[in-house]
Amino acid sequence: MSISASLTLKREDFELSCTFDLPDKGISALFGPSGCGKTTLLRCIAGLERNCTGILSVQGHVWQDHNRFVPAHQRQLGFVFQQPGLFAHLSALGNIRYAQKRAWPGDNDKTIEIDGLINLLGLEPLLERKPHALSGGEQQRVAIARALAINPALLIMDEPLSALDYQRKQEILPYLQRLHRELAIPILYVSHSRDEIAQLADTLLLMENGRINAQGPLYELLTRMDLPLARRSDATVVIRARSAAQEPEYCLTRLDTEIGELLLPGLHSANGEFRVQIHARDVSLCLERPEHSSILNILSAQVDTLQQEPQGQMLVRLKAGKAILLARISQKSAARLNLKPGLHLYAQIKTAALV
Ligand SMILES: Nc1ncnc2c1ncn2[C@@H]1O[C@H](COP(=O)(O)OP(=O)(O)OP(=O)(O)O)[C@@H](O)[C@H]1O
Repeated sequence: MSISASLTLKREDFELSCTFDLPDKGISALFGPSGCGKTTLLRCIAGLERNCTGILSVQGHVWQDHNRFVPAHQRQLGFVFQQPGLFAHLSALGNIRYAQKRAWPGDNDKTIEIDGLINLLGLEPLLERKPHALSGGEQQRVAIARALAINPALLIMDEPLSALDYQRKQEILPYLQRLHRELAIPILYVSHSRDEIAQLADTLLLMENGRINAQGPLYELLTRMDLPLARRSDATVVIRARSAAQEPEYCLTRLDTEIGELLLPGLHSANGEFRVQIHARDVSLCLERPEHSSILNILSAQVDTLQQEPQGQMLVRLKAGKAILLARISQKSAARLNLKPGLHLYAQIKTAALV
């Protein structure tokens, strides 16, 4: 693991005590309820909390241990906040060049070239514009380029999309997905949005009351019944898909996924690795394969675990193909079908969406 942390901070009425490791590339999402300590943890990583004790090493550099505390300005860290905070008197390119002048020396082949950054974030047509002539989403793309231009060993993004409206978020997400695919630096991404996390994260850090409760691959943590994500009313799974073939006649796309073949509405031409999100509430169960159903996606599955929930609901964890599905059904339906761990049945997926 390229980032290793065990950090403690005591305040009068709040204690942070976080131990975690992050891989050396990809997006790790920090997720937790308001007030659980996400911002405080980021401040500790950035070296802004002088009372924070413990150990922090990033890509082979010790930023903090029991004998030393590297001050904030000497930590090779890029930061993107909710607000872009660009220099108003400089053009988009001026903002990026300003950061480039302060860049950390290149660390082998991981150094990011400015032209590559501009290309990656689609900034060519915007370079001469001042911030007031850019939309919120465009400003945020410049802010991301600026944060990357200093050649960080770690990029922290603290709710980077939360100040944007839905339309602007949709515009910027593909760029974040490109960063995710093409950058070789680790990104720690804080968000309250389940959808952003489903689209972007590889690894999840779940935080509660100042502690990291669980960490691991997104795909696994979404389906762990002992964690709060699966218990939420919007519980979902994210499934990796390998290939897509279009069926223009019916305006459908046929996907080869970890849980089996799925048909999705619309003609998608996704390349490489992509993801499908399925809400637990959109999965129903049948003991026999329905022959006359309007639902197109019917997969064979096996009950793994059952968990009773409030309001007469039952959460069912299912093994399907090489992955896990969640279904939320009524307790009455579970009793009627006599669901038990190990039972083979069929899962009908009403809606699945590419994310
Ligand atoms: N400067 C401060 N001095 C004292 N207590 C603080 C300070 N900043 C935050 N806190 C408290 O520390 C706890 C953690 O706050 P923090 O802002 O880190 O949470 P958060 O998870 O980032 O919340 P949100 O998602 O709402 O931004 C809270 O109880 C908060 O009231």
